[in-house]
Amino acid sequence: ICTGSLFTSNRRLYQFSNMLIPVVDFAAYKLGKHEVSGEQLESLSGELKAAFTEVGFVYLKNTGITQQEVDEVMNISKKFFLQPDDKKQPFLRTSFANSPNHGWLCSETESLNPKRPGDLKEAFNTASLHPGMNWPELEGLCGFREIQTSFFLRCKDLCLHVLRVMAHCLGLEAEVFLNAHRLIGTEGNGSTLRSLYYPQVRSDRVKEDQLRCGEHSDYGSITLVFQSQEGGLQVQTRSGKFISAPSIPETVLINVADLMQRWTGDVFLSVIHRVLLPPAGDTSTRQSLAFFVQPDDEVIITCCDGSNKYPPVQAGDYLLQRLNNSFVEGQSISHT
Ligand SMILES: O=C(O)CCC(=O)C(=O)O
Ligand SMILES: [Fe+2]
Repeated sequence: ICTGSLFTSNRRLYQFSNMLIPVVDFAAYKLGKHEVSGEQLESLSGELKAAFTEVGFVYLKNTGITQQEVDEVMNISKKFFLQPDDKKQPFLRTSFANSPNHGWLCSETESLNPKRPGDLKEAFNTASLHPGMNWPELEGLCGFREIQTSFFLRCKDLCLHVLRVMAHCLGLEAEVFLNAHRLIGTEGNGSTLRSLYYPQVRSDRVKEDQLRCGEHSDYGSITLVFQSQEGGLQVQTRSGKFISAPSIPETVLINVADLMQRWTGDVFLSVIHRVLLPPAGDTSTRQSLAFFVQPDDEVIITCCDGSNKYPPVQAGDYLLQRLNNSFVEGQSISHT
């Protein structure tokens, strides 16, 4: 009985905090639908606008991306991560000349909050779909390239639908955002699919203040997030309090990132989030997939309301600067 009531009360808390991040039904403009009626666009943009101006995060359901697709990417990614480091070393991030952000990040090399020790996570960034790239092709990993690439393209399609609705939210022509995201998946755009693996945490080895992922906001226009069932992701509210953003199966969690906040003169909010360590003694691992949407490198971001709230900035330069601020020494990248 005791456990039961504890569970119930935990569960209530969970649902309560969860209510702050709205769940929006995207069926009217899901993948495969090339058109959306004026009425449906109106209703979707009303819901997204409320979420992005008040919370900065939204769960979308009925996007057309299925749980099965997500599981497939997580499963093949996990096989990669579970290999010994020397097998992953050839794919190290910064070792690909034409796409320095592409590849594997080993644990504790990135601190998304530079005041904390390195994040307790590993990741694989798919930042280039160029046919000349070298991909992991080890035993049991067949299909790694195909699976990451096709999921990248699914996320690309979905983000274009979302960006169209976001322009509508602000009374702007759809092209305002879409024209700035024409090169996703090519050399002129930094959008990246990041597959994340949070290994078991050994409490005797954790450094002071270390987290799975330190407090940060994302850099680009928007981010699509898919999480495994283990919790940990928290989002800061306007009052400064952190609330949980648990995985909700069959949904995509979408958040506004910093360039989008700048672009909209602070109308859409890019909010701080983090991933906590599991409770002491909890040996579970965690996975997530983040599709970081970035405007084309050459695009100059100015406030879309015509104000001078922020000086113009070139999207590619901005990304590079932000990336370099969160890596430990020796992991800096520069223009190619
Ligand atoms: O793992 C997650 O759920 C989110 C990770 C994240 O926020 C990031 O990598 O930017
Ligand atoms: Fe993030």
